[in-house]
Amino acid sequence: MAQILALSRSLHLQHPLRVGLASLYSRSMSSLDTRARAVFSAAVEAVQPDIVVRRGLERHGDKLLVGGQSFTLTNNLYLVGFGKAVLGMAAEAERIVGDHLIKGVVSVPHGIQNTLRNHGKAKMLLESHSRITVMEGAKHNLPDRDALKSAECIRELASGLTEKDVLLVLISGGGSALLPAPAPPMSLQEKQDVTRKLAAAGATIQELNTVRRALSLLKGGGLAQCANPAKVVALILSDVIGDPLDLIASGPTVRSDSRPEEVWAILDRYKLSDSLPSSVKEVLSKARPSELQVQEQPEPHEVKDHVSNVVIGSNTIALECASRKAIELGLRPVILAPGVCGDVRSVARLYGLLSSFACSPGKEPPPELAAEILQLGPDVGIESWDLCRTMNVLVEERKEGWGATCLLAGGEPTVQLTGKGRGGRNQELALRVGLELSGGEVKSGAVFLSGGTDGQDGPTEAAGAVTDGELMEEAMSQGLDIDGFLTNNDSFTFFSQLSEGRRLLMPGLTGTNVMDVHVMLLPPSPQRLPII
Ligand SMILES: Nc1ncnc2c1ncn2[C@@H]1O[C@H](COP(=O)(O)OP(=O)(O)OP(=O)(O)O)[C@@H](O)[C@H]1O
Ligand SMILES: O=C(O)[C@H](O)CO
Repeated sequence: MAQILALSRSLHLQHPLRVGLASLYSRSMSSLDTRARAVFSAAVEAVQPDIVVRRGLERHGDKLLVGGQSFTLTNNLYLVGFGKAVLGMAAEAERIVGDHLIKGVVSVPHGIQNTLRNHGKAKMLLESHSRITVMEGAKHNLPDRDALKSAECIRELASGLTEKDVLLVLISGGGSALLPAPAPPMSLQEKQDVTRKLAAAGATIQELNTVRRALSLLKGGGLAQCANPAKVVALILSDVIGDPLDLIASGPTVRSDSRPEEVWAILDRYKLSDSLPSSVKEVLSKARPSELQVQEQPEPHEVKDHVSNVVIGSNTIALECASRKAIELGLRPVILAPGVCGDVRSVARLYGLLSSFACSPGKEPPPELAAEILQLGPDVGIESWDLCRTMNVLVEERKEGWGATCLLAGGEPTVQLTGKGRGGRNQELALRVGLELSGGEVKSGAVFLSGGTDGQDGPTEAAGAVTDGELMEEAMSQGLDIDGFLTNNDSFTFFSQLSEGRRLLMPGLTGTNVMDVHVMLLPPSPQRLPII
């Protein structure tokens, strides 16, 4: 069948058979499309707030096992949390250890309870008799008065604990904005101005959170310090590449060891040092003494005296589960890397090259392709080792004729906004990869999906999109000019108009966030044509 399809496509048959083959072809494409979507869903499912909390908290009678440590529960449990996924995490934690819970406070995004209710996610809401107080704030992901109040309540709760108590801290992405505690004499407005200017100047999340830690009473280990001498167990859902404990939500339970010079270097880099308000300079001039007894330990668990930090959900975990789903669907999985970053143009080029590498005719892929792939590595945050390992799998696959391959990766590429359109980095990446796959002389039949695990790509209702080598023809036949949409960063409008939006990925709000997931399905060699 594959040979017949190859023949029909190369000869451009003007025959009824061609019509039949064309519909067969589009059915097989949609089969890969469906599988790519199923693999993405499995990735998201693996990091649902309730699932990650169940994975992290093991209960045996009055013993609680977490991060390799055992705690005895004697009605001595308190809970705090901050982040976009924390409400669902708190609901599950209360189901597991609610009988020993005295009190809790969570700081969650403005409007989240209504949004979850409207999306049929009641499981992520707390019961009416819950001991946990839900405080909403940080409209538009910016720290505000409401978030300040929530942070104050969390600080008060932590500060009143004794050595008999256990404080469970739930942390997820968005936690920095939801736990603002400006170090005096700085005001919230002054602190917010600094972080807003840094973000607008293009500072990375690592740079941003290094500065945030230095300006806060609770970040950079401040919360764990307040809770001393109670035992602190932090369950962390990571939204930062590499899962750095001290940077996720600015590490409120991880002692910050960044030096003041490091903070000044960042402010200098973005030309902000001279315009800082005197209150901010005053805070930065005082090195915050740290009485914390925690130190950096290798991931994923950090255990030192009274503080234990455990990563319970991450992009890596999502990719591993996606990979298991791929096997179930008859695909051979290979995980490229969980930390893809850099400009979407370079990332799209990489996927285009990998597809050509896997599908080029002949016994071996041309060595120039491998060289170009390796050259791109540093631009997209992928180690040569991971690229070589992935290419080896693709070569083996060609030689041994395994089934379709499912290439998986994750991370957070960036888009340089030049236009005023509606879109997101996932839709823009999918669009650019679609162009790459449409451009080659030999169409690989590959299908590419890029999606944000939170279900929302930029300020749009879609999480991402699914594309393939037919994209260009499809757009042209519908009078859509891809270049125009790209120049205006208008990927959402493009995909909404194309074929009635069938290529959009619309899972709705997922209630979790471990950055983005990329899935590229490569049909089996030697022909690399669509499979049925
Ligand atoms: N029109 C657009 N086209 C492409 N990308 C866009 C567009 N508008 C915004 N973006 C990108 O969307 C991102 C912001 O959206 P989003 O809130 O999904 O990401 P985020 O800041 O990483 O938040 P989260 O961690 O919750 O996913 C930025 O990277 C921004 O460059
Ligand atoms: O809250 C934050 O700081 C970001 O989401 C990174 O964790």
